[in-house]
Amino acid sequence: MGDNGDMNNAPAESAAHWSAPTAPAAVRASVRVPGSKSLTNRALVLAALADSPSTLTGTLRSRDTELMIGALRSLGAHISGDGDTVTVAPGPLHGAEIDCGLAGTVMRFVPPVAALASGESVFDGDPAARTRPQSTMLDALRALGVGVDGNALPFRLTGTGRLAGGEIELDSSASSQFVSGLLLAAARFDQGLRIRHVGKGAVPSQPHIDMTLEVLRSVGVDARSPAEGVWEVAPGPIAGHDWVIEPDLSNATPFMAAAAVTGGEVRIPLWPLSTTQAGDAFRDICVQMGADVRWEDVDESAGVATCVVTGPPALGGTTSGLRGTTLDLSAVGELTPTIAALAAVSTGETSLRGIAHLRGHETDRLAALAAEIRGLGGQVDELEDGLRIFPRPLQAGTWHAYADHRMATAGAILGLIVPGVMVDDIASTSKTMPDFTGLWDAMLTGGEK
Ligand SMILES: O=C(O)C1=C[C@@H](OP(=O)(O)O)[C@@H](O)[C@H](O)C1
Ligand SMILES: C=C(OP(=O)(O)O)C(=O)O
Repeated sequence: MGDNGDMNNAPAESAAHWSAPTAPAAVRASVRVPGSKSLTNRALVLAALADSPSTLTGTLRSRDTELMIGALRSLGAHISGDGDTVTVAPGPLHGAEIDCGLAGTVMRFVPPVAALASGESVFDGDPAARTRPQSTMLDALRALGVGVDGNALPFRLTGTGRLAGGEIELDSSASSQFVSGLLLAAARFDQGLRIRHVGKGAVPSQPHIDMTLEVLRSVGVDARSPAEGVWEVAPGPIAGHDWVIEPDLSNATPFMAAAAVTGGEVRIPLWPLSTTQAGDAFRDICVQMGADVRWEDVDESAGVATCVVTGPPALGGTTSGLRGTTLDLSAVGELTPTIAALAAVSTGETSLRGIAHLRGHETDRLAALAAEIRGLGGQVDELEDGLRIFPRPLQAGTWHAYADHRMATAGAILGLIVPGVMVDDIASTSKTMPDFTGLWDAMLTGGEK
């Protein structure tokens, strides 16, 4: 579906296996990571709903953001700019065909926008996206009076040009993105929106909801969480804005992990001193596993610093100097593949809990990580809501990515100290980091790309 350029095509089944490079020595490099997926796609949605044009700088250009641009364009927004500077001029919204690819942010953030459009919109995506949880969003839109046909991708919905809004209850334990998607569009509902989470389980990925509230406030929207599991957005205009997108800190983690597992030192410049990005939590996790993390070149006025990660000396063979740990990752689940890779080459057991919702990510990440670490000779217990990983010497083998960018980068991390790891679909990294292999190679030769 759609015609959004090559980056939107599902990674080819026949893509050549990528031989993950082994680090010839402790990795020493400075790596500039591209813009945040989560911030880019929130900014694009708000810009399309705003009452005047917006500019984004530092925009991530990747499969997920091209899909978002394609979706908003087909609904009526005017979006231009090829590089990381993008301008968005809002236009009257009309029904469209939307390709969600495998992007959770597209499948959960765009339906409320389409509900504000006049006419029918049809949504579909990659085969794997059809199994991702979606009914919470579609039931919420039904409760708001939108005509919806379907409970998962593919589905169609009919917008009437406006939504009354009001109060809804929903179960967002499968993904925080249901709450975020509704809140992002809610200022345009006649009465705004009050959401109450009523599920048995907690809402995961709290920092991502905090990010949603923060971006809404930055465009003049009254958005708040008056109590745990309750969010409110007041009706009102959404202002055009000059967005400066932060680097993607979750995508920085494989590079930081490279320093951690090889006993090297990796610098990530332009790290925001204050941020709602989940990836910020990785600094503390590195420390907990035995790496050193410090700031350099702190620029208080710009609000950024260079984050420097120094790994403990590797122990030889396929064992790093890191130690196992116990973590509840419910708030920062998207970091799990990187952390699981670290755990597989650490000393001591690691327990990762609170992440049952990862079974509805790009793939069932708990099953995928357990299978792939075992495939290299590791030992993993797959739990209902997590993983227990035991250090074992690892060996060469194929690492399957399951079309999942973070599975692919986890395989790359292991390949640094496990000779002979072949990642079957490194092209899946195009979801959020199209030049991953270029950045990885530049890191290994010590240069900056
Ligand atoms: O809102 C967002 O930008 C995201 C929210 C999280 O989703 P879940 O709550 O489904 O984990 C996160 O894992 C995903 O990568 C991005
Ligand atoms: C879960 C993720 O993506 P999505 O936005 O598609 O949910 C992720 O990037 O780890």
